[in-house]
Amino acid sequence: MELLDELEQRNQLHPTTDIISVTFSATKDLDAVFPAAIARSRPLWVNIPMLDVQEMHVEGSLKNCIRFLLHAYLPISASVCHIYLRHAVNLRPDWNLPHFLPHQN
Ligand SMILES: C=C(O[C@@H]1C=C(C(=O)O)C=C[C@H]1O)C(=O)O
Repeated sequence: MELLDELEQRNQLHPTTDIISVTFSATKDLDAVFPAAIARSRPLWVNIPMLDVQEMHVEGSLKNCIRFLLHAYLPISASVCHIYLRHAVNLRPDWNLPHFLPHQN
């Protein structure tokens, strides 16, 4: 899955040591396969807990879209790169570039 290739490369994530869990949402028009099943076929992803849910349908919202929410261990100062591909880049133009998450104590 291109989305996860970009995620791993741009954030230098190692699946077995860094990733805690992943939730995928898919818009209602996507019904051919579970995104988690595709993700599980990636090298080293077999034991990551995952969940697929259907995205809430809002009239006029982006179609054919898979989103994910991933929890991972990262160095406290790591820059996080949020991945938006193709039409999804318009969802969060403010997150199209790497940025630092605020550090909270
Ligand atoms: C509009 C979006 O989709 C929905 C809205 C979100 C939001 O407002 O943060 C996040 C995920 C989606 O449930 C989006 O991904 O930006």
